[in-house]
Amino acid sequence: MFDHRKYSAFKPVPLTDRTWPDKTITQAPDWCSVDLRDGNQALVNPMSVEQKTRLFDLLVKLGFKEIEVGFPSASKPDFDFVRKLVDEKRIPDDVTIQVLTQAREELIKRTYEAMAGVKKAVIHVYNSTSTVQREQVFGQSCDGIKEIAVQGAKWVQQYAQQHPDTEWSFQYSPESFSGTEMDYAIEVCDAVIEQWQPESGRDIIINLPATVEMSTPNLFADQVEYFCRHLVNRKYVRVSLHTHNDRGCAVAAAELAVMAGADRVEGTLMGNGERTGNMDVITMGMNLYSQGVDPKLDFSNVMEIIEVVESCTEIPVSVRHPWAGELVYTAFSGSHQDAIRKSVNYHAEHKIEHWDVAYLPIDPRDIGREYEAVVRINSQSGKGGVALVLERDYDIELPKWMHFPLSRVVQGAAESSGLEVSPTNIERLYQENFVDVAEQWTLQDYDLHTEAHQVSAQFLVGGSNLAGEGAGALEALCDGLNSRYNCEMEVIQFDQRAICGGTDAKARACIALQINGTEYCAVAVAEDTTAATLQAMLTAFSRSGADSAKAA
Ligand SMILES: CC(=O)SCCNC(=O)CCNC(=O)[C@H](O)C(C)(C)COP(=O)(O)OP(=O)(O)OC[C@H]1O[C@@H](n2cnc3c(N)ncnc32)[C@H](O)[C@@H]1OP(=O)(O)O
Ligand SMILES: CC(C)C(=O)C(=O)O
Repeated sequence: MFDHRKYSAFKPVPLTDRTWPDKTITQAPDWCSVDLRDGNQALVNPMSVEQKTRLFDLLVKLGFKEIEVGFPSASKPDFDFVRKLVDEKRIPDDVTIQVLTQAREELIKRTYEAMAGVKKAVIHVYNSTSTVQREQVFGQSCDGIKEIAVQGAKWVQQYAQQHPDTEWSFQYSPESFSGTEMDYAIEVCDAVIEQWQPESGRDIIINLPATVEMSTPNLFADQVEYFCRHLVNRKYVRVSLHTHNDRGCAVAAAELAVMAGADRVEGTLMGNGERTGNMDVITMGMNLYSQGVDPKLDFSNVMEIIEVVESCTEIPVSVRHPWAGELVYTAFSGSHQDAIRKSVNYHAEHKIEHWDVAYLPIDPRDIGREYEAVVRINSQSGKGGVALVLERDYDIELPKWMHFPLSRVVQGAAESSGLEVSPTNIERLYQENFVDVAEQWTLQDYDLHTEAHQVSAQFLVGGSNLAGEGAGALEALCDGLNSRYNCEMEVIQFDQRAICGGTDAKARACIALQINGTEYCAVAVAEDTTAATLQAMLTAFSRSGADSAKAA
């Protein structure tokens, strides 16, 4: 039964003098990737050693300095993968690997077997502290749960002493931190810290998981600020976050909690992880980037990231995925396309260096996205977008008054097919409807004779001669056509511009004619502007059918 009364509201921590809302994030937190552990444990088919190796190499390439590489006591592939990293010396000197274990001696022992010989590493031990887990899963009192944490911390320390050549660091997670009474979470963490005795140069990490996201992000930030304020030995503790996305706010929760005092953030690429996933590092990193803050991770080749993540997780990346999805820089709708076109041109004209383009929060080229994909045409598109495609892909710049007739034709094609119209098809529609002309209407030659500002002209069109007079060449051709075909034609608009390119054609002319009360547009390219304009008039005239009306 769909009944909200089954649920109760989250109880916020009592914090009225919170300071985090006045903070901004001005530098990237320390990142830790948990793709190979939390990401891996949520997959239908956990990654093989080969897949883990490929993803590890990518994470290193992206610039992660801390990578949780697995839960080596859990399975053979996880154990073997850690051994492979250590034995094959695949861990760069500036990268620290981290492994997770429960606070159980046999698992901790096995964890150290997996790590033996590593240069430096973080051993991450956890146990759940939440009210629900204490009562329902572990059946333990607060003291009993604290004892599991402290005992786990002791074992982690003791086994580390058996491997003195490694530079060990320790991390503790009060799992389900956000579902734990804050004073109790602090009491448990203080006890673990007391056990580990951090000091200058030997910091420890306390990682605060929103194992299941339970509240709005501001309430999580309150918890983190409260925790940071009350922890006894905050000085030598790196406070880390590990948010999940059950309510869709894992990134927001991490961002606000960094403002609330956290130093470090755990997450995964594309947010893969348990249930709705972990905090997405790409989203949070690109959020920083788009605010002018160096994310300290290199997302410049997002297509490579997508390819590796999809092949290792066997989960497709959504086309709407923040910053990375295939469609997130694409506008189909007319008003967006028009604004993008004008805004991009405005940037070029005014030589603006700081990106501030309508509808495009970043320059897609920064992350290796094709600029071509920004504007795509379907029945929701408008004239600005169609014009942009011709300009961008074919170097065909049309005057503004030509945009509407062209987009009407493209819109018709989009509506009748119900599909996107590709740039190739837009160009084909443009040629067919405005440029192509039958042999009999091709201008072969012309001769202009000017006397007393009056032009007498002879035209050779499709093998037959035509004569006319007027103030200029165009008026003379208009006169010749009007007289021969007994029609009423006048020029409404025309535009000539030089074009550069590899062909003989040096000019493009566009014309709009009114012929017997109806408007026709055409475009022609020729060696010079006069020839192009005359041809455009012939092409437009040929499309009116005015010649056959006379014959009839
Ligand atoms: C929120 C997180 O993502 S935490 C990480 C979770 N990840 C995983 O669990 C993936 C890998 N896990 C595994 O492969 C297995 O669960 C193992 C190898 C770790 C343990 O396997 P098993 O001992 O066979 O089974 P299981 O996980 O059911 O063990 C549960 C027991 O561990 C205890 N336990 C669970 N978590 C912890 C912990 N963090 N510290 C100490 N004891 C714990 C439980 O109370 C339970 O005890 P019981 O046997 O007395 O009832
Ligand atoms: C072990 C912890 C950090 C965890 O994965 C979680 O709480 O989600």
